Amino acid sequence: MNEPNKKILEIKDLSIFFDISLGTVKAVENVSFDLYEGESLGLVGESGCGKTTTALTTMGMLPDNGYIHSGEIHYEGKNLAPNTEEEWQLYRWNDIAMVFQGAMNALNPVKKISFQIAEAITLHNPNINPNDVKVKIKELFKLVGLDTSRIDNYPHEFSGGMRQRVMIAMALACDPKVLIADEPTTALDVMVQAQIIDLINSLRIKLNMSMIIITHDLSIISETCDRIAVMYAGKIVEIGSVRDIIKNSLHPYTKKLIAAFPNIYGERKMIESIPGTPPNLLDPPKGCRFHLRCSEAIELCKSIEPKLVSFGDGHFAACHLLRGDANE
Ligand SMILES: Nc1ncnc2c1ncn2[C@@H]1O[C@H](COP(=O)(O)OP(=O)(O)OP(=O)(O)O)[C@@H](O)[C@H]1O
Repeated sequence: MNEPNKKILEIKDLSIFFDISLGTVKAVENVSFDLYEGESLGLVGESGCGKTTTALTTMGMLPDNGYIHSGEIHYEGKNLAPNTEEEWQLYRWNDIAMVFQGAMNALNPVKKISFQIAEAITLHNPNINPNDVKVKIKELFKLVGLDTSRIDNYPHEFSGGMRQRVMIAMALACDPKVLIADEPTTALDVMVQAQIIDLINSLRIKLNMSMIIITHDLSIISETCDRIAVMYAGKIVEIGSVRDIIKNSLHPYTKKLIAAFPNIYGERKMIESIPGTPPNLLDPPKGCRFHLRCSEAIELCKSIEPKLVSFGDGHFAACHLLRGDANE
């Protein structure tokens, strides 16, 4: 990709909590990362580590029991975190859009695809005339590689991959600058997954969009992203270029995550599962949140939380066993 330059999104020290009857779920704590113009950032980690919560917050779409406890979300320099719902509506879909997890199965089965895309277009352009809507639907169909003669089909007449293309088209309806894709290939067969990944890559280049791709599948990340942020139990434990994270990972959790994934190109190795389960975020463990599952943990890991430290070239990791370079 082109050398990234201007920051479009800056997440600063973001903590997001949910109130439930048993207490407060600390779903995301002190998460910081930047997204540059035209860049694709992968957010990876096991189920429940806070990926979707981070994304929903960036869209101003937390469920009622969720809230930003502290931190900032800067979009093109403006902090959106204190936004009211009315203020969020100015940014949501127009500037930052999202393809939700499993959304392709949420299309209304009794409404034509054209009707459903038209709704997405007119929501933010209420004065647009019907002819222009039709032109825009056809443009979006072409953009995502769908046959424009099928705009008036119903969802059941489309395959899973085609429905996912429709969801991407709907997210692009207002020409956003940032697209968040949450598990965009889940529930698709391998060949269709590859086509959707190709589509995402080509759209990013064609539209010079910035993207956040959320997945637990490292092979998707390595094909679509420039950088990877690895989350564990509500925290970023490592962040860096795809090459640094995949080939030179530093954090014991990232190493385990990579070892848990089959590599069809490299040498044949046994896949290792990560022992144990992630902690309950109602009462996260003291110290490093990974220490209970880490075979290398030392006494310090049980009491003091490690900070993200730099290892050069934008590669950061948070682990007491590592010695960073304090110069960056
Ligand atoms: N509405 C809610 N109320 C209470 N807790 C919630 C709510 N939504 C999410 N959580 C909790 O927040 C934490 C982070 O969840 P989140 O869905 O963001 O994780 P994730 O990494 O996206 O997982 P997945 O890959 O399964 O989507 C989890 O502990 C989850 O149980």
